[in-house]
Amino acid sequence: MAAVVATAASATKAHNGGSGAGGQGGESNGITGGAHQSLSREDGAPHKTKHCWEVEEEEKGEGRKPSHKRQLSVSSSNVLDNMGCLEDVVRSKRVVVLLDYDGTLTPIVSDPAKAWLPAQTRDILVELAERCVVGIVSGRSLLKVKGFVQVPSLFYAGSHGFDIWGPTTESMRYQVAADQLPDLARLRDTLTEQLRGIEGAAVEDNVFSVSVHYRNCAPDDVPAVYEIVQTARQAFPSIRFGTGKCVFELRPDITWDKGKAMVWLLQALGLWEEEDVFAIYIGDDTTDEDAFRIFHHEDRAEGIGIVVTAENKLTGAKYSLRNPEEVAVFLARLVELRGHVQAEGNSSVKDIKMDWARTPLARAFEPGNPAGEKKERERGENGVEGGVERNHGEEQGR
Ligand SMILES: O=P(O)(O)OC[C@H]1O[C@H](O[C@H]2O[C@H](CO)[C@@H](O)[C@H](O)[C@H]2O)[C@H](O)[C@@H](O)[C@@H]1O
Repeated sequence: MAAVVATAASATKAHNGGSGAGGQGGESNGITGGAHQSLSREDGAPHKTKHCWEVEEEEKGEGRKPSHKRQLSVSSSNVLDNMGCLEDVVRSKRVVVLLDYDGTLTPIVSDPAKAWLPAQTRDILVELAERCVVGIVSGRSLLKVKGFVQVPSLFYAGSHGFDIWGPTTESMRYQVAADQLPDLARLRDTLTEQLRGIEGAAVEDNVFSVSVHYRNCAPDDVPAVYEIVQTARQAFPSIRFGTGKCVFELRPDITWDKGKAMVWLLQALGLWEEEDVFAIYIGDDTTDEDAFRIFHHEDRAEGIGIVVTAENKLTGAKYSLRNPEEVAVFLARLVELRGHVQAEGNSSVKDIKMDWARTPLARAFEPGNPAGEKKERERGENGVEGGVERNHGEEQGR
């Protein structure tokens, strides 16, 4: 997708200041246990202490900095200050809005089970889904994220896009790498057992992925959590490791992610090759970078990424919003801008009938068809840049 909004600040040279490969989404959380180093920042922001694994992951990614990322300054990139650039396109095109959940629609909280969606945001989503195609793309399991959001008319991609559901008449359901579920369950059980002794560590079952939380651990215990996760996953070569906000994420080791889920959804809805479609993806974390990247690498439907961050950040997103409150304000603004539109929301795509497994992207990623994987590798879109480390060294060019 090529971004069409032309007036944003020009790209600046990417540098070490942001949350680069394997980083924690730029969130400052005070947990700094284990080996770490303090890095100076070229943008003059305060020094940031990095976890040992952030430094390791960055070193692995050295020389392979993704060209599409740039240091985004929150003072000039806020989309609410740049609405003039978006108004025409939002009014005139068919709009698709895809949203991450934690940290985007809800503030980050210490207990993952209590990340409730504000009622006002829910109301805005209901209204927006009458005027745009709206979906949630989350690291949570499909059932969990549907349960939190409680808007049945939306599309949902759970487990980082591995488990997709839509409110279409012929109920849309597409699952990727379901053959990995037994391994994921075994890894979940192993980690639950091994992390029992570390206070504050928590294993969250997201079905197609396992999240290991360390937000509530003592800082000195965090490196031990990391070591346990790394050791346990060695027995599961089909599972890959990634990082998020105070969380280690484990999911099937195939080139599927939130970006692929977005493309699949647009293809399934017949919106991918349409010139009058404009997509907006909003997210706050490393896994959302996989979706932002799509807007740079694909030349089909047009769109933009918006990153939720209060700090300057190295990102593939074009614009920013400071927090979930600003996300709600932006979504409400979209509702206003789409006020004249009738039946272009989720109900307009309800009647789509499709063999979901036969979308172009699904065909490329059929089990046993290495063609899609190979093509993706050749395009250089994989590796660690999306906060993901693949188990297969050769695929990272190492
Ligand atoms: O893709 P997302 O919807 O952003 O999901 C990513 C992970 O989010 C959740 O963890 C994060 O939010 C929690 C609640 O605010 C917070 O306690 C935790 O520290 C964050 O990492 C969720 O619990 C994970 O399962 C998701 O993978």
